[in-house]
Amino acid sequence: MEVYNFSDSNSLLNSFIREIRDITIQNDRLRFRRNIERIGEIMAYEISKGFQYKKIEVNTPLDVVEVSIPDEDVVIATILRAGLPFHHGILNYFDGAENAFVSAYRKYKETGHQSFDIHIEYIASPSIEGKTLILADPMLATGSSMDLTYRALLTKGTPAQIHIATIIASRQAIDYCKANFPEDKTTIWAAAIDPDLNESSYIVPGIGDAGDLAYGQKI
Ligand SMILES: O=P(O)(O)OC[C@H]1O[C@H](OP(=O)(O)OP(=O)(O)O)[C@H](O)[C@@H]1O
Ligand SMILES: O=c1cc[nH]c(=O)[nH]1
Ligand SMILES: [Mg+2]
Repeated sequence: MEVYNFSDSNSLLNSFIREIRDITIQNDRLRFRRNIERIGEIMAYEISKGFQYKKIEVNTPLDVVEVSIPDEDVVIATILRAGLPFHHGILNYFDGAENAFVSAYRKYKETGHQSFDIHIEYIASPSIEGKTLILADPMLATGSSMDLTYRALLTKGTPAQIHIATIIASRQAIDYCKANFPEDKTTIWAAAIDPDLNESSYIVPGIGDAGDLAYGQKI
């Protein structure tokens, strides 16, 4: 399974990651959401390089020209709620894609923030049979939300290719996805891979709570 870590090379993307991490910048919600969206746009472009392409003829005002265009049926499946701006960024580039939304969230137990279950209560998806499935979530901490979302989506068909698109992943979650997703057809795309999880399963150094940073605190 290929794992791409965009932070391994220098690019403008690093500036967007810097801004979503920096506590003096990240609380500007409009900027935070737009940076997540911008990273989604760049990631969509990079993912597209591995697609199948077909040649078509295009009539310009002056002549006919052959152009290679992507030849895959894409479904962008996003985990609510932090995934929403990321979804928009990916969809800005794959504008012909179909879309799926899954609500997977951490429900904390009475005992505090250390212990929680992942709940899936909502799934709105087209058929994913034979299609290219992009699973989008900016945070891949333990990998449980991504894994449960994928299993919920399998009720809608079996995808031909799977792209796990994330912004900050933990090293542990990368290993978890490698062990739980089909090896032969899954690719992982991360803007950065961080070393640790804390006792509340937050990524360290990470960015904090992506959903809250994008949309405000929930009770
Ligand atoms: O890899 P995991 O350990 O499963 O954690 C990652 C999940 O946690 C966050 O969502 P959260 O449950 O905080 O919901 P939110 O997006 O509504 O804030 C994040 O957006 C992922 O979906
Ligand atoms: O670090 C983390 C882990 C889960 N969800 C977040 O928003 N951040
Ligand atoms: Mg959250």
